Amino acid sequence: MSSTTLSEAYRDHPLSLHHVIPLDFNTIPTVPDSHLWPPSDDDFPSDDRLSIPVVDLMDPDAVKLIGDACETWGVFHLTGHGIPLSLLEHVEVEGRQLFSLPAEQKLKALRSPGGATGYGVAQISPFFPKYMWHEGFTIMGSPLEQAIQLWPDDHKRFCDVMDDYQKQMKMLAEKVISLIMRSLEIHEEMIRIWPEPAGTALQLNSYPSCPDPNRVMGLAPHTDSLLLTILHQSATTTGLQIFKEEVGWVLVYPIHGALVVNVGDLLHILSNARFPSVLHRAIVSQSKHRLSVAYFYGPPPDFNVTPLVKCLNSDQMTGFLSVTVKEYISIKAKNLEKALSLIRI
Ligand SMILES: C=C1C[C@]23C[C@H]1CC[C@H]2[C@@]12CCC[C@@](C)(C(=O)O1)[C@H]2[C@@H]3C(=O)O
Ligand SMILES: O=C(O)CCC(=O)C(=O)O
Ligand SMILES: [Fe+2]
Repeated sequence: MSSTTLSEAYRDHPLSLHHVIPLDFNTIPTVPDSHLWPPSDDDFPSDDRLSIPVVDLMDPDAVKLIGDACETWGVFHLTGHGIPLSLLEHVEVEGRQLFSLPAEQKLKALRSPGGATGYGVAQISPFFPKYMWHEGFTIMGSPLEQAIQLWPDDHKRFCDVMDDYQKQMKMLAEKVISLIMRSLEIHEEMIRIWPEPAGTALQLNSYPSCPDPNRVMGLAPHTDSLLLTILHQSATTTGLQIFKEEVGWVLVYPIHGALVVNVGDLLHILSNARFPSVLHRAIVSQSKHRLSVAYFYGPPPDFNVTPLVKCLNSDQMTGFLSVTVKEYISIKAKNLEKALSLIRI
């Protein structure tokens, strides 16, 4: 089997907006027209007391709790995950340090036209008529190449923290996926259905404070493409919202030390649509700079994704065409939210 890396898979689909660079948010006194979003009609306030489930990984019932959370919400808070609090703090400190660099310094690590990694606007930006109040930094594997540009003599700590974080997140993602598989009654020996190396990415998201937060968008509504996303959101301010049918946008309040896990498109496919790939977005604050760190986990790019036999209905009908991860990335890069419906049977 030929082995494509995830960054190669993304490199095949360069952003048509690669020349667009994030604003210098620190110096801008008012929101420019390019960043003013029209009010949307699904913005009615939803029930404030509603919140996503919390699952403790150490709970003896974790398999059932995670399975239920994936089925009813597609997203949950995860506690008892074993990731040291100090590592979560370090990744946030390093992220804040990166985004607080002067704009011209950050541009030295600008994502290149054909590249998938580095500093820049969100990859989904070309699909929206307005720009987001957001800057991102994408890492696939080692961040060394970009970190050297940012800090020629002082990049070791940043790289070490990002490497350590990705290692720990990979183990956690695999643990969570094995529990999800068990919730689908897939036996231990059948759980590892794809080979190494997994396709993974780490995204640092920065949402500067905004003079007019209600008229901008932090990160536009989207679903994540891979199997599973594990998100650490800074506890200093809220921002993440998920869309729940018949309810509307539900705020995901940060729980100190907990991580947010959400189902992505590939897990929606594997589960034959039993688990929803949850639509989510980020809003911004007037006074606080918000940071989030998202880890994306999926099978290797050449792996064929097709609904698990255990998830087929009694008539054995599969709901999706079989696609490789790479093919799905390509369909998504061209069609964004229509991607899943294009492969539905
Ligand atoms: C492995 C991934 C997953 C990516 C693309 C690539 C690297 C960056 C990820 C994000 C991060 C921000 C939201 C998103 C929607 C985006 O625009 O870039 C994500 C996207 C996806 O889940 O599709
Ligand atoms: O900042 C957040 O809370 C959401 C980030 C996100 O959805 C992503 O990186 O895919
Ligand atoms: Fe996301």
